[in-house]
Amino acid sequence: MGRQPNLLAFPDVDTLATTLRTYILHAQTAGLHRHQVFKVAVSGGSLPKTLAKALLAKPTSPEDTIKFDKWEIYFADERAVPLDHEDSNYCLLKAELLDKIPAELGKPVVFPIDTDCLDDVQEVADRYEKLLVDKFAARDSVKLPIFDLLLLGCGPDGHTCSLFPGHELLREADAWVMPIEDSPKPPPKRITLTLPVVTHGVKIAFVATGGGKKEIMKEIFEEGNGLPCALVNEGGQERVTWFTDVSAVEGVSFPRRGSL
Ligand SMILES: O=C(O)[C@H](O)[C@@H](O)[C@H](O)[C@H](O)COP(=O)(O)O
Repeated sequence: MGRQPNLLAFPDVDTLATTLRTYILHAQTAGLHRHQVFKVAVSGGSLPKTLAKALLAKPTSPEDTIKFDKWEIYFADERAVPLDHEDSNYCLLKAELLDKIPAELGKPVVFPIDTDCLDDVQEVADRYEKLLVDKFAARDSVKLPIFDLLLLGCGPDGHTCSLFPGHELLREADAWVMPIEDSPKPPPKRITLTLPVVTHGVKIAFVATGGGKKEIMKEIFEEGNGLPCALVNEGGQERVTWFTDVSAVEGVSFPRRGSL
Protein backbone atom coordinates (compact mmCIF):
# COMPACT_ATOMS: atom_id res chain seq x y z
CA MET A 1 0.00 0.00 0.00
CA GLY A 2 1.33 3.47 -0.88
CA ARG A 3 1.58 6.33 1.56
CA GLN A 4 -1.90 7.19 2.67
CA PRO A 5 -3.73 10.50 2.89
CA ASN A 6 -4.73 11.61 6.38
CA LEU A 7 -8.38 11.45 7.26
CA LEU A 8 -9.37 13.59 10.24
CA ALA A 9 -12.90 13.57 11.65
CA PHE A 10 -14.10 16.20 14.13
CA PRO A 11 -17.26 16.36 16.21
CA ASP A 12 -18.31 19.64 14.60
CA VAL A 13 -17.19 22.42 12.27
CA ASP A 14 -15.88 24.60 15.13
CA THR A 15 -13.36 21.99 16.30
CA LEU A 16 -12.52 21.22 12.68
CA ALA A 17 -11.77 24.92 12.13
CA THR A 18 -9.40 25.06 15.11
CA THR A 19 -7.23 22.23 13.76
CA LEU A 20 -7.52 23.54 10.21
CA ARG A 21 -6.02 26.80 11.49
CA THR A 22 -3.05 24.96 13.04
CA TYR A 23 -2.54 23.01 9.82
CA ILE A 24 -2.66 26.20 7.70
CA LEU A 25 -0.18 27.89 10.07
CA HIS A 26 2.27 25.00 9.55
CA ALA A 27 1.86 25.31 5.79
CA GLN A 28 2.31 29.09 6.05
CA THR A 29 5.59 28.68 7.97
CA ALA A 30 6.86 26.20 5.37
CA GLY A 31 5.85 28.48 2.48
CA LEU A 32 7.51 31.55 4.00
CA HIS A 33 10.64 29.51 4.62
CA ARG A 34 10.62 28.33 1.02
CA HIS A 35 10.03 31.60 -0.84
CA GLN A 36 9.01 34.37 1.59
CA VAL A 37 5.40 34.23 0.44
CA PHE A 38 2.59 31.78 1.02
CA LYS A 39 0.92 30.59 -2.18
CA VAL A 40 -2.55 29.21 -1.63
CA ALA A 41 -5.26 28.05 -4.01
CA VAL A 42 -8.87 27.93 -2.84
CA SER A 43 -12.14 26.50 -4.13
CA GLY A 44 -15.70 27.71 -3.71
CA GLY A 45 -18.70 25.93 -2.21
CA SER A 46 -18.88 25.77 1.58
CA LEU A 47 -15.11 26.14 1.98
CA PRO A 48 -14.79 29.95 2.30
CA LYS A 49 -17.18 29.98 5.28
CA THR A 50 -15.19 27.29 7.13
CA LEU A 51 -11.97 29.04 6.20
CA ALA A 52 -13.24 32.27 7.71
CA LYS A 53 -14.01 30.41 10.93
CA ALA A 54 -10.46 29.05 10.99
CA LEU A 55 -8.58 32.15 9.92
CA LEU A 56 -10.48 34.99 11.56
CA ALA A 57 -10.28 33.53 15.08
CA LYS A 58 -8.27 35.70 17.50
CA PRO A 59 -4.56 34.75 17.59
CA THR A 60 -3.54 33.24 20.93
CA SER A 61 0.23 33.88 20.54
CA PRO A 62 2.67 35.49 18.07
CA GLU A 63 3.22 32.05 16.50
CA ASP A 64 -0.53 31.73 16.03
CA THR A 65 -0.67 34.74 13.67
CA ILE A 66 -1.98 34.42 10.14
CA LYS A 67 0.34 36.67 8.10
CA PHE A 68 -2.15 37.68 5.44
CA ASP A 69 0.24 40.30 4.08
CA LYS A 70 2.46 37.41 2.92
CA TRP A 71 -0.37 35.45 1.29
CA GLU A 72 -0.95 35.08 -2.45
CA ILE A 73 -4.44 33.68 -3.02
CA TYR A 74 -5.29 31.96 -6.31
CA PHE A 75 -8.46 30.15 -7.38
CA ALA A 76 -8.44 26.36 -7.72
CA ASP A 77 -11.51 26.80 -9.88
CA GLU A 78 -13.69 29.69 -10.89
CA ARG A 79 -16.93 30.25 -12.72
CA ALA A 80 -16.85 32.32 -15.93
CA VAL A 81 -18.94 35.17 -14.54
CA PRO A 82 -18.21 38.78 -13.51
CA LEU A 83 -16.41 39.14 -10.16
CA ASP A 84 -19.46 40.67 -8.50
CA HIS A 85 -21.80 37.92 -9.72
CA GLU A 86 -23.42 35.71 -7.08
CA ASP A 87 -21.90 32.61 -8.78
CA SER A 88 -18.35 33.98 -8.58
CA ASN A 89 -15.99 32.13 -6.23
CA TYR A 90 -14.02 35.37 -5.88
CA CYS A 91 -17.19 37.18 -4.81
CA LEU A 92 -17.92 34.43 -2.29
CA LEU A 93 -14.41 34.47 -0.83
CA LYS A 94 -14.49 38.27 -0.66
CA ALA A 95 -17.79 38.32 1.22
CA GLU A 96 -16.97 35.43 3.57
CA LEU A 97 -13.30 36.11 4.28
CA LEU A 98 -11.41 38.89 2.50
CA ASP A 99 -13.69 41.73 3.56
CA LYS A 100 -13.56 40.55 7.17
CA ILE A 101 -9.79 40.41 7.65
CA PRO A 102 -8.86 42.90 10.40
CA ALA A 103 -6.51 45.63 9.11
CA GLU A 104 -3.74 44.68 11.55
CA LEU A 105 -3.38 41.23 9.93
CA GLY A 106 -2.53 42.79 6.56
CA LYS A 107 -4.07 42.22 3.15
CA PRO A 108 -3.42 39.18 0.97
CA VAL A 109 -2.69 39.62 -2.72
CA VAL A 110 -5.62 37.99 -4.49
CA PHE A 111 -5.53 36.80 -8.11
CA PRO A 112 -9.04 36.62 -9.61
CA ILE A 113 -9.70 35.56 -13.21
CA ASP A 114 -9.51 38.15 -15.99
CA THR A 115 -13.13 38.97 -16.78
CA ASP A 116 -12.42 40.89 -20.02
CA CYS A 117 -13.03 37.78 -22.12
CA LEU A 118 -15.80 35.86 -20.36
CA ASP A 119 -17.43 34.79 -23.65
CA ASP A 120 -14.31 32.80 -24.48
CA VAL A 121 -13.64 30.40 -21.56
CA GLN A 122 -10.52 29.00 -23.25
CA GLU A 123 -9.11 32.53 -23.21
CA VAL A 124 -10.05 32.96 -19.53
CA ALA A 125 -8.17 29.71 -18.75
CA ASP A 126 -5.19 30.68 -20.93
CA ARG A 127 -4.89 34.05 -19.20
CA TYR A 128 -5.06 32.44 -15.77
CA GLU A 129 -2.38 29.95 -16.79
CA LYS A 130 -0.24 32.83 -18.07
CA LEU A 131 -0.63 34.51 -14.69
CA LEU A 132 0.58 31.34 -12.99
CA VAL A 133 3.53 31.11 -15.40
CA ASP A 134 4.48 34.66 -14.41
CA LYS A 135 4.00 34.15 -10.68
CA PHE A 136 5.49 30.67 -10.31
CA ALA A 137 7.80 29.45 -13.06
CA ALA A 138 9.97 32.55 -13.27
CA ARG A 139 10.71 32.38 -9.57
CA ASP A 140 10.90 28.64 -9.01
CA SER A 141 11.91 27.35 -12.48
CA VAL A 142 9.44 24.49 -12.25
CA LYS A 143 7.42 22.69 -14.89
CA LEU A 144 4.29 22.97 -12.76
CA PRO A 145 3.12 25.67 -10.38
CA ILE A 146 3.73 24.22 -6.90
CA PHE A 147 1.21 25.68 -4.48
CA ASP A 148 2.22 25.67 -0.82
CA LEU A 149 -1.36 24.70 -0.04
CA LEU A 150 -4.52 23.87 -1.97
CA LEU A 151 -7.75 24.15 -0.01
CA LEU A 152 -10.43 22.13 -1.74
CA GLY A 153 -14.01 20.96 -1.40
CA CYS A 154 -15.55 17.64 -2.36
CA GLY A 155 -18.84 17.52 -4.21
CA PRO A 156 -21.51 14.89 -3.52
CA ASP A 157 -20.53 13.20 -6.82
CA GLY A 158 -16.82 13.12 -5.87
CA HIS A 159 -15.76 16.14 -7.92
CA THR A 160 -13.17 18.59 -6.73
CA CYS A 161 -12.19 21.95 -8.23
CA SER A 162 -14.17 21.77 -11.50
CA LEU A 163 -12.85 18.28 -12.23
CA PHE A 164 -15.94 16.09 -12.57
CA PRO A 165 -16.25 12.28 -12.55
CA GLY A 166 -15.68 10.68 -15.97
CA HIS A 167 -14.88 14.02 -17.64
CA GLU A 168 -12.10 14.18 -20.24
CA LEU A 169 -10.45 16.99 -18.24
CA LEU A 170 -9.24 14.33 -15.81
CA ARG A 171 -6.83 13.10 -18.50
CA GLU A 172 -5.26 16.52 -19.13
CA ALA A 173 -1.52 16.10 -18.64
CA ASP A 174 0.00 19.30 -20.06
CA ALA A 175 -2.12 22.37 -19.34
CA TRP A 176 -2.10 23.93 -15.89
CA VAL A 177 -5.51 25.56 -16.24
CA MET A 178 -8.36 24.31 -18.43
CA PRO A 179 -11.78 25.59 -19.43
CA ILE A 180 -14.91 23.51 -18.96
CA GLU A 181 -18.11 24.41 -20.77
CA ASP A 182 -20.32 21.52 -19.68
CA SER A 183 -19.99 21.48 -15.91
CA PRO A 184 -22.75 19.28 -14.48
CA LYS A 185 -22.86 21.64 -11.48
CA PRO A 186 -24.12 25.04 -12.61
CA PRO A 187 -22.95 27.37 -13.94
CA PRO A 188 -21.64 25.30 -16.89
CA LYS A 189 -18.75 27.58 -17.91
CA ARG A 190 -15.75 27.52 -15.60
CA ILE A 191 -12.00 27.21 -15.42
CA THR A 192 -10.11 24.79 -13.23
CA LEU A 193 -6.61 23.80 -12.20
CA THR A 194 -5.76 20.43 -13.75
CA LEU A 195 -5.12 17.23 -11.83
CA PRO A 196 -1.28 17.34 -12.13
CA VAL A 197 -1.24 20.85 -10.64
CA VAL A 198 -3.53 19.80 -7.80
CA THR A 199 -1.58 16.64 -6.96
CA HIS A 200 1.78 18.47 -6.99
CA GLY A 201 0.82 20.84 -4.18
CA VAL A 202 3.14 20.78 -1.18
CA LYS A 203 0.00 20.23 0.91
CA ILE A 204 -3.51 19.49 -0.24
CA ALA A 205 -6.45 19.83 2.16
CA PHE A 206 -10.04 18.81 1.60
CA VAL A 207 -12.84 20.12 3.78
CA ALA A 208 -15.97 17.94 3.61
CA THR A 209 -18.70 18.15 6.21
CA GLY A 210 -22.26 17.00 6.73
CA GLY A 211 -24.17 13.75 6.29
CA GLY A 212 -24.74 14.55 2.61
CA LYS A 213 -21.11 13.56 1.96
CA LYS A 214 -21.30 10.16 3.70
CA GLU A 215 -21.98 7.99 0.63
CA ILE A 216 -19.39 9.61 -1.58
CA MET A 217 -16.76 9.57 1.21
CA LYS A 218 -17.28 5.81 1.48
CA GLU A 219 -16.83 5.41 -2.26
CA ILE A 220 -13.75 7.66 -2.39
CA PHE A 221 -11.98 5.92 0.47
CA GLU A 222 -13.13 2.34 0.00
CA GLU A 223 -13.33 1.96 -3.78
CA GLY A 224 -11.87 5.02 -5.42
CA ASN A 225 -13.56 4.27 -8.74
CA GLY A 226 -11.50 6.92 -10.52
CA LEU A 227 -13.43 9.68 -8.77
CA PRO A 228 -11.61 13.03 -8.98
CA CYS A 229 -11.18 13.20 -5.17
CA ALA A 230 -9.82 9.63 -5.16
CA LEU A 231 -7.36 10.56 -7.92
CA VAL A 232 -6.12 13.45 -5.78
CA ASN A 233 -5.69 11.00 -2.88
CA GLU A 234 -3.71 8.65 -5.14
CA GLY A 235 -1.51 11.39 -6.59
CA GLY A 236 -0.99 13.39 -3.42
CA GLN A 237 -0.77 10.47 -0.97
CA GLU A 238 0.46 11.58 2.47
CA ARG A 239 0.48 15.24 1.34
CA VAL A 240 -3.34 15.09 1.36
CA THR A 241 -5.33 15.75 4.55
CA TRP A 242 -9.10 15.50 4.83
CA PHE A 243 -10.87 17.68 7.38
CA THR A 244 -14.28 16.15 7.94
CA ASP A 245 -16.93 15.97 10.60
CA VAL A 246 -18.19 12.70 12.02
CA SER A 247 -21.40 12.75 10.01
CA ALA A 248 -19.47 12.92 6.72
CA VAL A 249 -17.41 9.81 7.52
CA GLU A 250 -20.00 7.72 9.33
CA GLY A 251 -19.44 4.10 8.28
CA VAL A 252 -16.29 4.87 6.25
CA SER A 253 -13.63 2.25 6.90
CA PHE A 254 -10.18 3.67 6.39
CA PRO A 255 -6.99 2.49 8.06
CA ARG A 256 -5.36 5.80 8.78
CA ARG A 257 -7.46 8.18 10.81
CA GLY A 258 -5.57 10.44 13.10
CA SER A 259 -4.49 13.85 14.20
CA LEU A 260 -2.06 16.36 12.76
O1 LIG B 1 -16.82 26.30 -7.68
C1 LIG B 1 -17.22 25.25 -7.23
O2 LIG B 1 -18.28 24.73 -7.57
C2 LIG B 1 -16.39 24.61 -6.16
O3 LIG B 1 -15.08 24.98 -6.22
C3 LIG B 1 -16.58 23.12 -6.03
O4 LIG B 1 -15.51 22.34 -6.47
C4 LIG B 1 -16.84 22.86 -4.56
O5 LIG B 1 -15.66 22.97 -3.82
C5 LIG B 1 -17.48 21.50 -4.35
O6 LIG B 1 -18.64 21.42 -5.13
C6 LIG B 1 -17.87 21.27 -2.89
O7 LIG B 1 -18.83 22.19 -2.52
P1 LIG B 1 -19.47 22.16 -1.07
O8 LIG B 1 -18.35 22.38 -0.11
O9 LIG B 1 -20.44 23.31 -1.08
O10 LIG B 1 -20.14 20.84 -0.92
